[in-house]
Amino acid sequence: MASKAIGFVASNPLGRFDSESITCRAKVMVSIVRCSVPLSSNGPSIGLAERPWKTSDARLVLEDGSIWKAKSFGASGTQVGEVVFNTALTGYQEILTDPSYAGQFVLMTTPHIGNTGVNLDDEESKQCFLAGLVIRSLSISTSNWRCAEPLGDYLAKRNIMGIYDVDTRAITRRLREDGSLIGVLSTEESKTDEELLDLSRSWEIVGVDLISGVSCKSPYEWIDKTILDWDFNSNRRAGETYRVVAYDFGIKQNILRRLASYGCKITVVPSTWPASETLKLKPDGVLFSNGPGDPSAVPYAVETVKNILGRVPVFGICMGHQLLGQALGGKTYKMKFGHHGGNHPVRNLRTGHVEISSQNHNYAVDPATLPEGVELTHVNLNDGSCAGLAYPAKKIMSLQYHPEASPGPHDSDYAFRDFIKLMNHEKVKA
Ligand SMILES: NC(=O)CC[C@H](N)C(=O)O
Repeated sequence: MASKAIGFVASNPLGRFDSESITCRAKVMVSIVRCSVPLSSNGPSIGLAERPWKTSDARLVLEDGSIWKAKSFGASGTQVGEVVFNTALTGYQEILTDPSYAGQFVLMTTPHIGNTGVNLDDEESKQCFLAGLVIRSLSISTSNWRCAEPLGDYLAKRNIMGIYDVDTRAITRRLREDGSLIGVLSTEESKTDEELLDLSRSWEIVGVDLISGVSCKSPYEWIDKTILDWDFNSNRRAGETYRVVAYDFGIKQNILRRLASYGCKITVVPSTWPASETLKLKPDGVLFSNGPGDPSAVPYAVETVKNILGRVPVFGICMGHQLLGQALGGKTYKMKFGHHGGNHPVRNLRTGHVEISSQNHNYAVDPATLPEGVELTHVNLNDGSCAGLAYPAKKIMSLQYHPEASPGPHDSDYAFRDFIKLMNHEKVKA
């Protein structure tokens, strides 16, 4: 993996943006930017007004020794992280605010990013926890009826680094061939290539507890449902019929909105919340959320899951699914480059239906290591990996991917209804 010599500078096939020859066209485009920035935006648009005259001012140094010159936007400085590529065509704001990307640079394979700016509705959490954003082309204008500010301003305020005008296809091919790579992004000229390379090679993401940095600090109640115009499935008149405790390992808000829309009254609790306290609340069900990093690095969370299993119906999503797998005695492993995107085909083995799903994970459960009685319910059709589990005797269901989408297709939304059915089954028995 680290065989390539340092000093390789990636070519920029569309380097024409540096050329003087487009100066006139660019001036016209910059005036469009100024007009389209909403009145609510304070101050000048960071990074946008300088382009396309801007020359490369950032380097992405990968642990394999390759160096990629790029132009910066958002925050400046030096940041280390794991580079992953995301194939979603839309939804960059939901991706930026998905806490499961903590410690990672998200490289979007879709080349044109930023054209709709950012809005007030599409946040999946209050913060951006990712290490940075890597894109091919940063939209020079922003146009959307919901737009509250341009992407560059938004990232700068949240101290998140972004780069553009970098060959994202070439980096993606490298990640697909060699597997995930650690990288360092820097706008600091004083740092040598060797220093950045050393930093990338001395940094680790495997075995690190990233959940504790993103989980809430104390419990809170959640009431917001999916906005009526966008809801299509749930019976919104259901009221708050089911009491659910949701463990926040880095929870995406759309999981909470979907549960609320399906009739759940939800208490969100921190990752370290004791199982005994959860059970005292007498929940109808417990949700184990998505979250960043290595599921093997959080044994305390596996212990909590173990202490809840079999007592009440549970639903695990992504990290929650991986923790359930470990709590059942199974093993998780790191995938070559993971699944990140909104176009992953999954077969539901119970119905035979194929769902196009939203995914974001680097780890997976090895189903061969699970005890008898655990049923493989979903399979990722790209690589045959485990995408869902059930253990009816212990009232468990889990998905490796994202039924809440956000961003992505809604094919798997029925999973929330299945969780309601699981809880209802127990309620009726009681
Ligand atoms: N979205 C998630 O919950 C990610 C799960 C885990 N951190 C992984 O990368 O596999």
